[in-house]
Amino acid sequence: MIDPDELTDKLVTTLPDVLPTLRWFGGKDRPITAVRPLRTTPLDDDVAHVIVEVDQPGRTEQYQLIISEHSDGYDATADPERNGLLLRKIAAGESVNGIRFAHEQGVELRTSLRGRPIGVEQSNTSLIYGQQYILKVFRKLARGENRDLVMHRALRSVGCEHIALPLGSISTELDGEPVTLAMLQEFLPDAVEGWDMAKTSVRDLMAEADLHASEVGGDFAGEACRLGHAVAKVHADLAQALGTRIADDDAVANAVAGMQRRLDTVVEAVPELTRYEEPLRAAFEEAREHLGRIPIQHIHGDLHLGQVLRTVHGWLLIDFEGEPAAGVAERNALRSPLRDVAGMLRSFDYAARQLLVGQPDDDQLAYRAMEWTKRNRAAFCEGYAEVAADPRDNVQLLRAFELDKAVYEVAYEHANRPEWLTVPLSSIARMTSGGE
Ligand SMILES: Nc1ncnc2c1ncn2[C@@H]1O[C@H](COP(=O)(O)OP(=O)(O)O)[C@@H](O)[C@H]1O
Ligand SMILES: O=P(O)(O)O[C@H]1O[C@H](CO)[C@@H](O[C@H]2O[C@H](CO)[C@@H](O)[C@H](O)[C@H]2O)[C@H](O)[C@H]1O
Repeated sequence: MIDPDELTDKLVTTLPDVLPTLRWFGGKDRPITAVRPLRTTPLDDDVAHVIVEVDQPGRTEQYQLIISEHSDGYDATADPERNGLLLRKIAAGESVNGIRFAHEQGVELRTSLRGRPIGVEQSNTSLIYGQQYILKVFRKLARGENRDLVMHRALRSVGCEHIALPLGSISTELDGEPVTLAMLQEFLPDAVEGWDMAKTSVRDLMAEADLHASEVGGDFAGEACRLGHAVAKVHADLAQALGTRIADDDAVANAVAGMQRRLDTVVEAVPELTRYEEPLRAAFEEAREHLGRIPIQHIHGDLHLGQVLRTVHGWLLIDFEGEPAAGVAERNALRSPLRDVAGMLRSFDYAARQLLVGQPDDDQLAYRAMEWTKRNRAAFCEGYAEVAADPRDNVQLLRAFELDKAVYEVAYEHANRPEWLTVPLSSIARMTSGGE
């Protein structure tokens, strides 16, 4: 039987060295000055749920661990002998010491399954149970109900066909505020990421020097069109479930100020962006007159080809948490759905250009990358226009949102993949010099 006090003592001494070695730990950029276990909850004889507070210079954050002394590296989430207990408790709707395990209304779960970690680079830990369920355990804890869960519930309530169904959750309260610890969803074993499909299509095109994008085997335009249709449907479903309103003066001012503020921060961090600062500011200012009177609503918030899955039944959108760098208020603000469209259009550009990263300049390949991008961006907009207004009808706004996303990407690449910085920078160069 776990002794919570003994475990707590052990964690205080070992975690400062162990945390930086864990893939999901988000604080690898600064030393750890202290680790304080806030709450230790035995879940059964040898598994405990632990919430720790981690002090680092300039920040204090809370993380959750699920620990067993008998599991490799003490991590019970990765232990198939022990991680089944999370699913069983969700199915039973148990509550343990303020931790609520709950299934969604009307959902019946199979309880005999063991979990296996999904094995991708993640800041969370996702476990797949059998071929049926996926449990995303949020490692860094945030106050308030998790946005991914809230959006999934809303979309489910209106019968949205383009999401993986939410099945359950684990939650608690910290200092009187709700905190989502994990979300259980339907797992689609046949799902392929849009990003992988798009990359394959681009590679096929590059391999056939004398064929056009429309002629090669891996043409993606049909899928891009269906994806546009699916994204527009999800927007319509979010509007139906959570409402929509017309942007007033405050919403317009906030939107422009948000884009200018982001530019301030990124220009300071990434000097390569400075030469485009003036035309970027002008594009954001120009957006002001097009932002008034447009409908705003809840949107996905971080839409790109890595957030969409192709299944035998069509396209699904996943991960409605919003941009990792954005604050809670920004993620939950009502915004134009054109922002998601812009995110996806940027992603087509990324898919085409990633093959050119680190390669010597080759005009022919660059031309063909552009051909792929144009074809698939157009197809996506056509699919979107089957359900809602054609995004290309609002070209200035779309351009401003694309540029704003590209500025975000400059910061993201600078921090995470410096060799990819040229991808958003070259798009900004092209778009601010009059190119498409
Ligand atoms: N319901 C699902 N069915 C099948 N695969 C999924 C499902 N949800 C997520 N995945 C896979 O897991 C990966 C990570 O999921 P995601 O929600 O984006 O987590 P994170 O935000 O931590 O990156 C996805 O890119 C996808 O390949
Ligand atoms: O971790 P998330 O999926 O929430 O998103 C972050 O990481 C993405 C990279 O994985 C980043 O997306 C950028 O690169 C993608 C290709 O790897 C490309 O498809 C996207 O268009 C591009 O924005 C995303 O911006 C970031 O929030």
